[in-house]
Amino acid sequence: MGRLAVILPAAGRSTRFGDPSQKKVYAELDGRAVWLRALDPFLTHGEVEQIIVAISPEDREMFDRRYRDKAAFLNLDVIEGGEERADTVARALGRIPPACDLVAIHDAARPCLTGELAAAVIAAGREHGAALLAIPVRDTIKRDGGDGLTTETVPRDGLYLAQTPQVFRRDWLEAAYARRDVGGPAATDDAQLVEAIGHRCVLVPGSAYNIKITAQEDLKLAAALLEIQSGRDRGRDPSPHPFEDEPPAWAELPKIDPNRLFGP
Ligand SMILES: Nc1ccn([C@@H]2O[C@H](COP(=O)(O)OP(=O)(O)OP(=O)(O)O)[C@@H](O)[C@H]2O)c(=O)n1
Ligand SMILES: C[C@](O)(CO)[C@H](O)COP(=O)(O)O
Repeated sequence: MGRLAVILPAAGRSTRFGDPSQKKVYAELDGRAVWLRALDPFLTHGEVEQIIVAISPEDREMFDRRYRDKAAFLNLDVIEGGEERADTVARALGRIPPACDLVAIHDAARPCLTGELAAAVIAAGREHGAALLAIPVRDTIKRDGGDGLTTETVPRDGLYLAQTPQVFRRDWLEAAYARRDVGGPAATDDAQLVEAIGHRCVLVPGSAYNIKITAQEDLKLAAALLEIQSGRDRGRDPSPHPFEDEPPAWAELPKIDPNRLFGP
């Protein structure tokens, strides 16, 4: 069995965070930077061969000054990201070691991921070729007519909020990025590109605790969630899985035969 490469996109501009003094991935969360907390579950996962952290070119000097020793100790491959999140991932794909046949991509802005959730989505990605953490939409969804007034209520049945990690067979992910329309609308996650070349992705039960730091208030929420998680077994996700009372449908999917060639 091949090894796992982890890509940690950390090269965003943090425009929605609203703190000109620092990017959200470098904000401190209970004494440690957000990006380092996002990394934690992968540091103890037995299949990880290489972790690739993609930072913004403008952050390079600060990053080296503040984190060079830690990055060296953790044997991180630190590269510079691109304009859009997908450009960042595309650059990281070129750094994946030959030993890796599976790739996990996890937002550096998601610091509350547990080891249990990371292991679950990695296992599903290994088994089915493409998997992501996701939670079902629980609120009613409205569409805005551009003037702050509703135009419709969007049926929420079957709708999920995608999270990360997203885990893919390396060949599928590379084929998806090779077919990416660089000039077209930016893909906001990686599963979208893998779906576009004909692979359906397994929806693995995520957690409402696996939040993405986007605005300032998310940092306070993340601190509270980490407190809850550290108060219980950090290895288990304390939030009830959306499918707690029944196994997720993907558990019954046929296993992928790694020798079968799929798609393009
Ligand atoms: N060109 C980019 C854009 C985003 N990201 C990363 O992708 C994750 C999710 O992106 P998002 O939450 O949108 O981060 P930002 O782009 O920084 O946020 P904003 O849209 O508010 O600027 C983050 O870890 C971010 O650092 C990246 O590596 N490269
Ligand atoms: C990848 C992601 O976290 C899945 O929900 C999300 O699409 C990132 O979007 P962003 O606008 O780059 O934060």
